[in-house]
Amino acid sequence: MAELEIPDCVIRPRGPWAVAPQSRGRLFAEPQSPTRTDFQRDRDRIIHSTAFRRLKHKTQVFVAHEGDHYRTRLTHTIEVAQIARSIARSLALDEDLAEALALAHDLGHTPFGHTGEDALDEAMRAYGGFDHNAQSLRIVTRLERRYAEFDGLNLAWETLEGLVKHNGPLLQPGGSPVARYRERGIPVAILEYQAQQNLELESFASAEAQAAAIADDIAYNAHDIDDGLRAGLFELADLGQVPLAGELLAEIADRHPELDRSRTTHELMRRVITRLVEDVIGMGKAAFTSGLYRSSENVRAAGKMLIAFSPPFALADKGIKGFLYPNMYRHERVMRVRMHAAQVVTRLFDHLFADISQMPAEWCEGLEGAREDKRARRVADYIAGMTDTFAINEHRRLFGTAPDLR
Ligand SMILES: Nc1nc2c(ncn2[C@H]2C[C@H](O)[C@@H](COP(=O)(O)OP(=O)(O)OP(=O)(O)O)O2)c(=O)[nH]1
Repeated sequence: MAELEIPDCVIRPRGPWAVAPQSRGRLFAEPQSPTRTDFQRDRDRIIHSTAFRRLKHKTQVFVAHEGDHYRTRLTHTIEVAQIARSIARSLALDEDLAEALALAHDLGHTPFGHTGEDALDEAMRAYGGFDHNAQSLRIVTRLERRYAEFDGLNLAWETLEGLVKHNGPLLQPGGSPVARYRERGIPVAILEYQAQQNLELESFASAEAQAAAIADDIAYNAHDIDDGLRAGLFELADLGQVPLAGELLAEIADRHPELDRSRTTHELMRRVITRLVEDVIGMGKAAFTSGLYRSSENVRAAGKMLIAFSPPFALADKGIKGFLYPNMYRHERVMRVRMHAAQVVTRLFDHLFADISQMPAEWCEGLEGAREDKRARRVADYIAGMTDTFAINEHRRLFGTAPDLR
């Protein structure tokens, strides 16, 4: 491994539980940057990728044309990165790795968010299915094709490990898949990469990856309440009984009895984020001052997430999600758009799979006479990379009409 040449001042103070400033390595060996750590470099590669820029036109919950102030996958990602960095800095973790993971965690999302993912997964049922986390790995290991010497971004081992373990270990001790993958098996993209570089699928991820994963939950709990209120799917009064949100609304009303709806909403958001972040930092500090975690390896072997909500806040998190699910994600107005969006993805898949020559020439390379599963995966990669806007335009090009997404 290359000698570390970057100036000491680039390396921030870190606890022994943080990952080492120099990566275990990259699949294709590269010289050390003289100005950046491995994880700064990964963060920068992610920001300069085309997949990252496409997040700007991908749905979080609302399709882009529904309004300019709703979160997109890009603004969500930036909020996750901000929260992940706060947690990482407070806990003396590697802030750049946490940020890189936050910025990359949703790269694999299809157009139209979870709706698009479900539709593509269904279309790919006979060919290994589709999973947005596995797709993020595919993007950073092979689908970005802009470097001279390798496909993908050639990210550091720790970055790939954190990306793959966004939801925790993939295998149980003993080697069988965890519940989430029991029925369908571990996605092929992960197994293929695992064969090249052992990502240690049985262990937990680094504390940095755990910080990025919980930042995702904190960000969307808060901003989905904000977006749901903005869309008029529910009102502030409906949040009275929601754990944490109800209590914070009472606190705001007490302190600012005359505050209007818009300012009250923002005060609620900042308080929800602050309380959840402070809780997580408190849990992390308690773990790291226990003396049990003297290396990132100790963190990986802990057998549980160390960067997590305390039991009362885990209940609050569950309560917020329990409110948002029926009142937002399954609201009939959202469901109507989702149904139409799913049809767009399904129609695009069926059409392109039946006639791959409708894809750009570079996407058809090597497909002549190829097996069905290879053709299907190529079409899925092509569709998954589309933004909402591109998918709508493709629908117009192939079927002569713009889909009705109201
Ligand atoms: N989980 C889930 N989220 C949905 C659904 N519909 C809309 N959403 C929204 C809620 C959040 O803003 C966001 C959550 O998606 P993410 O991909 O960020 O997190 P999720 O926990 O589903 O997956 P991940 O942590 O990335 O493996 O999508 C749905 O049917 N299921």
